[in-house]
Amino acid sequence: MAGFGNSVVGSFIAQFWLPITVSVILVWLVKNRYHNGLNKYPGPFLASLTDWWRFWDVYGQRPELTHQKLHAKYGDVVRLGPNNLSFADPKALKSIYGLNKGFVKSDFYVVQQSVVKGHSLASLFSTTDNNFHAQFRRCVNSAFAMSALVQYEPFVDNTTKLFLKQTEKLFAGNSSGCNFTQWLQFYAFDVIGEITYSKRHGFVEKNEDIDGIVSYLGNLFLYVAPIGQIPWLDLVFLKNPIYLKLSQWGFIDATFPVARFARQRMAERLGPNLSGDPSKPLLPVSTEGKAEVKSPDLLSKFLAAQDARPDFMNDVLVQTMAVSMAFAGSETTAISLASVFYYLLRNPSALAALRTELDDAAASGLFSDCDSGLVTWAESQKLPYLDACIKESFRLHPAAGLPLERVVPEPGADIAGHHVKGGTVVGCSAWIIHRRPEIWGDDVDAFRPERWLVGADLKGEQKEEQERRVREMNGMMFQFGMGSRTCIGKNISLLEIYKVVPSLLRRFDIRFKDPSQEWKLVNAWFVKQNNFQAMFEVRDLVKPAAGSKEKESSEKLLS
Ligand code: HEM
Repeated sequence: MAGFGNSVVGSFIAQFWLPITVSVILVWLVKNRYHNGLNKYPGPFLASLTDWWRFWDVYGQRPELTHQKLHAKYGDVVRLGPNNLSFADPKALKSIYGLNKGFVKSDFYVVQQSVVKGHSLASLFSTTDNNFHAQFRRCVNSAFAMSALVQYEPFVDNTTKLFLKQTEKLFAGNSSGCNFTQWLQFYAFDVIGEITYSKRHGFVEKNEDIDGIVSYLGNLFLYVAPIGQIPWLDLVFLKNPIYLKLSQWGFIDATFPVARFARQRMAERLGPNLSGDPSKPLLPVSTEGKAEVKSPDLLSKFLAAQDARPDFMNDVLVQTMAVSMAFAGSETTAISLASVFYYLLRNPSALAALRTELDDAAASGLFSDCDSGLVTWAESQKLPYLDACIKESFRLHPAAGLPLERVVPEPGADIAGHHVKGGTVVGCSAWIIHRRPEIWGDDVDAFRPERWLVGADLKGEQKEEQERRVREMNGMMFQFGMGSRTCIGKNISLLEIYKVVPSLLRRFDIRFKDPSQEWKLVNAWFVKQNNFQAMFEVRDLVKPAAGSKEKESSEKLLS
């Protein structure tokens, strides 16, 4: 009887497979179109039917432009997928990213989990579990506090001095020019290596991509960005269970090179206690056998966090945290640095104004270092035009180029005047928020650092009004995200940027190799700039003028 039934079903399918397949697809598309009542939101028709629309858009590597056009056409809420909304209204920021709102990161972030010996590791950045995140963040937060920067500044100084020296040796007067984005990336990787492990990767010394780490990460982001639009695809490719199993059994090595570097550094620090298997203890729980570290680096702080909370902060989490530093902190910082220099070179009046500020500061004796050109963090904080240029670059070119996706908690939430059902994926992109005219003025597309300054000639109400505007602009900056998942490395990246930008400008005249050549942007989650070739000429350092006021050496380093 069962055999008879099976053969009837089999012959029915054999005869009608085409209409059956078409019907199933149609039902699926209609279901997508009306999913969660999102059909009331405008957007590309295809986007409402399938995530493949988003996939192709992101695969095209300029989704931030698509998002800008769509919001210009359709308004503040745009449907980017069957279950996905993008919000442009700054009021949405608090609703989505505000503390204790219960939104969790979407599966886009799961695709970003690194793989070590066949194990996928949820990091502080990529976890979608808010409770786990809150505990993890509490354990490591103090390592990133503003007050901890004092301890990291010598690390940044080491790499920055070498960077200045190598820039002179390799590129000054060199007519072939310098691939500036890559050079800044080498710098950012080495700084993170030094702050994390007291050891540089060696990119700047060798002027080469050590172990292919930079290109590996670049390719990984090229993968993550489109695959993250349809996260289950990750199980077909990089996190394919067969591939992971083969890796666990040691047949293939699917370990990220950044993770390998982290494990080597930990082995150097912890010696024989390092097990090669992340599922077994990686580090000794007791402090016995731990080598002395001269000055506290991030790894020593993560190990201290483990000592304080051994029940939570296991060996794997220590390693994951160390890996995240390179993963989340290098490309982002390099992109932000490249955009500062790019916008300065494209806007000669701004560059001239910044040079004047730096030269005047040097002549007045502000800078303690008159040999290498290195600027301290404390000194950089007395340069308002520098601050304005950096903020304006962050505004025009935020590193993250996609909406920071979150899942609306049950039973739904009100977002900027819209009730959105639980389970819907929502997000805001800094590329949209940072170009809202009601916050930044009508010239949002122009690089105008002056918008961040309160004119010394302003008085009374005018001054108060401008101060209020600057406060509002600061409050809406979204380049580091917002709320409980805001960038933990923000202070470290600011330390790097506020030091290396003025240091390079003191030491070198920098110009485009070919001013008629535009850079080429590639949005692979982070919006990287290619084709940015620069030329360097050594500049005489401006010395303190005779009789300039003595440097106030007793000033506090950090406010
Ligand atoms: C200019 C440089 C940087 C930019 C623009 C940047 C941007 C961001 C953004 C937008 C987020 C939030 C992502 C989201 O909500 O989806 C984030 C998170 C994070 N960033 Fe950064 N970042 C920078 C530098 C760094 C550095 C130097 C480090 C490490 C030393 C770092 C480590 C992290 C980590 C671990 C998270 C996850 C935090 C959490 O979820 O608790 N970042 N970053």
